[in-house]
Amino acid sequence: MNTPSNQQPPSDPRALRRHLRQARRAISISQRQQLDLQICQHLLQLPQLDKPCKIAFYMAGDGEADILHAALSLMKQGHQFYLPIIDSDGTNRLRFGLWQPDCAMKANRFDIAEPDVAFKDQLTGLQLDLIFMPLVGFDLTGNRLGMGGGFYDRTLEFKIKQPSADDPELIGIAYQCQNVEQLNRENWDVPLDGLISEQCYRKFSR
Ligand SMILES: Nc1nc2c(c(=O)[nH]1)N(C=O)[C@@H](CNc1ccc(C(=O)N[C@@H](CCC(=O)O)C(=O)O)cc1)CN2
Ligand SMILES: Nc1ncnc2c1ncn2[C@@H]1O[C@H](COP(=O)(O)OP(=O)(O)OP(=O)(O)O)[C@@H](O)[C@H]1O
Repeated sequence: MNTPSNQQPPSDPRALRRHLRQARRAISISQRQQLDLQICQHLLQLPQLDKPCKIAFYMAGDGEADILHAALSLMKQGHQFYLPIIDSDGTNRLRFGLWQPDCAMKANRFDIAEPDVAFKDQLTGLQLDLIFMPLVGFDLTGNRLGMGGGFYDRTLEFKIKQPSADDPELIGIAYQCQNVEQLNRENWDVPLDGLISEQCYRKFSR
């Protein structure tokens, strides 16, 4: 991190988000390659992957941990990978489009590439088994800080309102430098079921 270790991270969520985004962007290319490799190794060992799964991931940007390498290797084992698509209906929810290395893509309003998939072929969050979610910050009780759009929280609110055994498992992906002591949980925040950093896979119990 750029902040000296004796300095507290900001407590205001917007300042904290800026601080943590800056910290993840500041990781050098060679260090990042090393950390991404370690994250992918933890990911590939998840016991949930012993049956074919429908899995959401993300196209890494803005210093996000990159799990593409693991996704490509799991695709060869028969798992299907989906990317988030911002709904065009103005509700600020996500749907998910099947991704393959050669599939047609288009840029969303944040200039992030999404699969160019017809609405009828897009999945809802409920149709997925696993969601690998890019994090801006996390604490060790399953609270997370995202990019601030509330996209994942709106999309996955069923996990709070009507929880069911079929719900997708939410696994946050982040570098250890994004770990903060304690994040505030608002009533719309959907907590993580697990977290992967370069150090470990951690399952949250609740
Ligand atoms: N790789 C990746 N894909 C993703 C997400 C993500 O966090 N990472 N999302 C997770 O939700 C959704 C997109 N959410 C986003 C929310 C805010 C910004 C963002 O950059 N906001 C800028 C303002 C940019 C602008 O208005 O043009 C900012 O706050 O500085 C980007 C993506 C769907 N796809
Ligand atoms: N289920 C929801 N229904 C309506 N509004 C919501 C819901 N979830 C989040 N929001 C709104 O979205 C805004 C951003 O939420 P928050 O700061 O928690 O984003 P985030 O968790 O960083 O983003 P994301 O969920 O995309 O990772 C909040 O102001 C909140 O009012």
